[in-house]
Order: sequence, then C-alpha cells, then structure tokens
Amino acid sequence: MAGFFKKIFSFGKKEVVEERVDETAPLPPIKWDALDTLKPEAEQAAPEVSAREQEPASYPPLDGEGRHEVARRDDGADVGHPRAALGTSPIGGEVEPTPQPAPEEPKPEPAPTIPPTPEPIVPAEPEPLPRPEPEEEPQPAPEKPEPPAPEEVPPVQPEPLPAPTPEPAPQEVPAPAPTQPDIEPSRPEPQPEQPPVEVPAPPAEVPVETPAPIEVPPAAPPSVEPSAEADAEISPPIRQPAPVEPQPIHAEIAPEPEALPSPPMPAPPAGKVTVSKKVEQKAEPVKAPEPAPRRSWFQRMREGLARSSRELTGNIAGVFTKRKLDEDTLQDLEDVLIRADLGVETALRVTDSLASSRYGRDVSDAEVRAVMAAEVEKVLTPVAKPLELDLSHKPHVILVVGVNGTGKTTTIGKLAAKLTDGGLKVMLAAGDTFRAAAIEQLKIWGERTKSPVIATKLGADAAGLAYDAFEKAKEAGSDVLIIDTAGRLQNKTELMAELEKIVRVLGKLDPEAPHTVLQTVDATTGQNALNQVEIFRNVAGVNGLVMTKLDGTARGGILVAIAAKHRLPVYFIGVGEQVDDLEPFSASEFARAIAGVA
Ligand SMILES: Nc1nc2c(ncn2[C@@H]2O[C@H](COP(=O)(O)OP(=O)(O)OP(=O)(O)O)[C@@H](O)[C@H]2O)c(=O)[nH]1
Repeated sequence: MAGFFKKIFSFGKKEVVEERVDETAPLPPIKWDALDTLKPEAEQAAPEVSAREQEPASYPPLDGEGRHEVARRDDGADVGHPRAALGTSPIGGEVEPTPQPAPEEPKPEPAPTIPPTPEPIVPAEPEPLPRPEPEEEPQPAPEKPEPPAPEEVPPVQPEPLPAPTPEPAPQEVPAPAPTQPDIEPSRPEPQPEQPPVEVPAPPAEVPVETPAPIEVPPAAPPSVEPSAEADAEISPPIRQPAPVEPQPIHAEIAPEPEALPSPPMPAPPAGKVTVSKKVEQKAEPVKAPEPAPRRSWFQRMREGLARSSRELTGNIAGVFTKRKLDEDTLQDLEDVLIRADLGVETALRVTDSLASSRYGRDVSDAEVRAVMAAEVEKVLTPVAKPLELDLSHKPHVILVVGVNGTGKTTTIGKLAAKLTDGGLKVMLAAGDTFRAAAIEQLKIWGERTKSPVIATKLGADAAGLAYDAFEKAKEAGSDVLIIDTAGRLQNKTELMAELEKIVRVLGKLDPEAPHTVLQTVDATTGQNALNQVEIFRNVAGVNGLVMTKLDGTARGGILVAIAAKHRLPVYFIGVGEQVDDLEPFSASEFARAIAGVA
C-alpha cells in the first residue's frame, strides 16, 4: 500500500532506485524532507549497512543451513579470500561487478568506518560465535542425538563418557564444553579465513573489514587454511572418533573372545598327538622288527620250529617210555624221524648212533633227542654256509628262482635290506613278468630298501629285462643286482627255456654271471621240496638255498633231507614275513631247535 524505496548498493557505491508502488499515496511530499535529511546518514552507513543487508539477503539460505552451504562454497570456490567467496557466492549473476569494487574497498578500510567496525566485531564474535557453534554442533548432538544417534557426533561424545558409568547424561554436557574450546582456539588464528567458512552470516563484516588477514594470508594461509578447514570440518570427527574408539573397542573385544572361543586351541596339541598316533600306527607293520630284539634269533627259530619239534619229540617220547633200546624201538624211532621229513639217510644215522652206544640199555627220550640233534647237526654243518658275494664282479648278479609262492620276492626284499644295511648298492630287476602283482611287490620292496627297481611291462621278455638290468646296474655302479624270476612249474619246458635264456643272456655281459643262483624252498611243501630243488638245480644251476616258511610248519625236517641229498649250501632260512625274518642258517641251532634240545 504505502510506497517504499529499495536501495541497492554495490561495493561502496550506492545506487538508488525509486519505485513507487502506489502513486495515489498523498503522504510522500511530507516525508521527502525527512528523507533528504536522512540521505547523508544513509549514504555514510550505506556501504556497511548495505553489505549487511545484501549479504544476509543472499546468505539467508546459508544461515538457515549453517556451515554446510558455506563449506560447499569454500570447496567449490576459493577459500583463501573471504571477500572473493562472499562476492562470488551471494551475488551470482552480479559477480562481474565484484572485481571492480575490490580496488574501491581500500577506501572504506582507511575510512573512519574502520574504527567503528572493530568495536562491533569484538562483542559480536565472542558472544554470537560460541552460541551458534554449540548450537550447531553440540546442542543437537549431545543431548538429543544420544537416543537417535543418527549422527556420528552425538553417539560418539556420550559413549566415551558413559564408559565408566552407564548414565552419561550429566557427563554429556561437559562433553560439548571441550568441543567449544577446541573450536575457539582454532578460530582466533584462522579468523580471517574461518569466519567466512563457518559463520559467514554474522562475521560477514569481519572478513570484509579485516584486510590485515587478507594481506597475511600469503604467509599464514598455507598453515592456517589446513588448520581452519581441519577445525571446521575435520575437528568434529576427530574429537568423536577418539572417544568413540573405546566403545567400538568393547564391541570388537566382545567378538574377539568369541573368536577366542578357540577352545579349539587345545585342539592343536591333540592334533599333534593324533598325528603321532597315526604315524605310529602306519609304522607299526614296518616296525614289527621291534619284537625281534626282544627275542633272539634262536628263540624265534625255536618258536618257528616248535610245531616240527613238538611233534617229533612227542613221538620220540612215546617210543622210548620205559623201554630198553632194542631192534623194535630202533625201528619205531626210524619211522618217527622219516615221518618228520628228516629223510631216510638222517634217520638211519640217528638209529645207528643210538644202537652203537646204548643198545640193550634203558634210554630216555631226552637221550634220544640229544643223539638226534648231534646227528642232524652233522648233516647240516656242511651246508650251513654264509652267502659270499664276489664283488670283483660289479655287479654281483644273484638270480633267484623257485616255484611260485615259495617266497622269492619276499626273500629278495629281505636280502636287499641286509645288503643295503651293509652299505652295498643294490639294484632289483622284476624278471617275473608273468604276474603283475610280483612286479608291484618288488617295487614295494625296492622303496623299503631304497633300491632302484628295473621293471618292464607285463608279459615282456624276462631275459631282455635281465640284460637291461645288468647294463643299468653296471652303469649305476651297483654292487649287487638281484633278479626275480617266474616259477611256473605247470609248463616245465617253458620254464626251462626262460631260465636258460636268462642265464645265457647274462653270460654275454659277464661269462660268470649269474654269480649266485638262489632257490627258495617252502618248508611246508615237504617231500616236494626235494623234487623242486632237483628241477631248478638242473635248469638254472642253483648253487644255494633259502628255506622259507619254517615258522608254523611241522615239516621243517625237510631241510635236513634236502641238505643230505643235494648238499647245497643253505644260506638263509625264513621264519616270518617281516624284513628281518631272514637269518643265516646255523646247523647246530637248527638241529637243537628241531630236536627240542635246550
Ligand atoms: N610265514 C612265512 N611266510 C613267508 C615267508 N616267506 C614268504 N612268505 C609269504 O609267502 C607268500 C609268497 O611269497 P612271495 O615272495 O610272493 O613268493 P614268490 O615266490 O615270489 O611268489 P610269486 O611271486 O608268485 O612267484 C607271501 O605271502 C609271503 O609273505 C616266510 O619265511 N614265512
């Protein structure tokens, strides 16, 4: 209704624009005088007042939201100059004129207006600044935000304090207090820069009127700017995280103990224990030798020959119980010895010995067993010879023959273990190409004894394999080459042809090879063993025997029969399946064991 004048001043220059809203108003003439009197006052205060009016007019949005908008301006534009920020941000389209007023500004600065400005500034800054600051930061944060805790600031402050006590309400109040002093100290220094940043609305005058900071900025800005920005923006998070840390720590600690529920920790030791147990279990079969040291070889041999001895001695005792030695008793004793596979020759030697010294006298079974042991020992002593290897042959070739299942491969493994334990380099050749299981079994023994194994495909020429193995053993510098062979008695012709071929081929590399031909003899086969030795002796030129499976058989006496008939050296006897169940043959021990003599 009433007319008014809008005055627009820009950068110290006043521009007056009069706009009559209602021309009908009669009052104007009366007020013109008053206005004229007022003009000089307005003109003098105009630059300052206009700035205040214009700035707040343009800043209201900033004041309404506070820092955030200011910060945006600072970030978006140049923070260094408060005036530049003010001129650019609020004026917007009118920015162009802003550079012009810049030179004009010095005028108001030296002008008398400067002194008045510091006065209002001093009271205005300390009082209004602390209030808006706590209002902006702590007021919403400390008290209200606690429950909502949407903002990071409120939850952080109350949390550190409540740590000692769950009720931090009173403590929360001091919390904002520390925040204020932090902000205040930072302000005095960055005042030239911060005022435009944090509280532009009221301090708008300050940046404009404080040229000093503007000149200082070149030196101070670099140090001040980071601090001012850090104080304004970073300070809240910094303060908060510090106190916040304790609580999140609690939260983190909580899960840790959960993670700690490492009651599994005791598990590791258990794991170790279990591992050791597993290892022991796996090693058990291999470590079966452990019982060996407990029992001497003689003890084990006696146990192995227990069945043979028990049956023999029992029958002998039955013949000589309360009876004088006569023809009938001698005939009965001869029958007992023959049934024990000792052979006719050995039986007659025993009866002849008894008759010559005790005929017509009362004889106990113990006396009979002692005579028998002595006579058996006499038979076995010539054949009980140690295996001698002529290492001038390199390698010394050992050809192992025997009927399938008599223990060739097992004996090879046991023998290889003895040789390698003695420091000899051993190579194995899987010459039994007729059975895949025989090849695999030899490889296993090779691994156990750390002896290389030369093998070929199933059904390959055994003689060719033996030849290759011989060459490789020479190349490798092996001391001993042990060749396994098949033992097919089903087809004697093929067996003979194969063994003869092997011997012939080996002779090409060394006329004296094979240097040793061992035959394994299964003690459980009884009288058939005599025939087996006969066959292989003729076909392969067997020059030594290994009596296997003497353990658990009642027919161990066959060894005496074979020795008496073929007079072949008996190098070893086997009394078990383990690696150390192969022992050199001892005539006296064997004789005493089978006769039941201690
Ligand atoms: N109780 C006992 N068993 C033995 C002995 N020697 C070998 N054996 C077992 O007799 C079986 C046959 O042994 P091998 O070494 O395979 O006999 P082989 O002559 O090589 O048999 P093929 O491979 O078929 O030619 C295996 O189960 C051996 O563990 C021994 O002295 N005592």
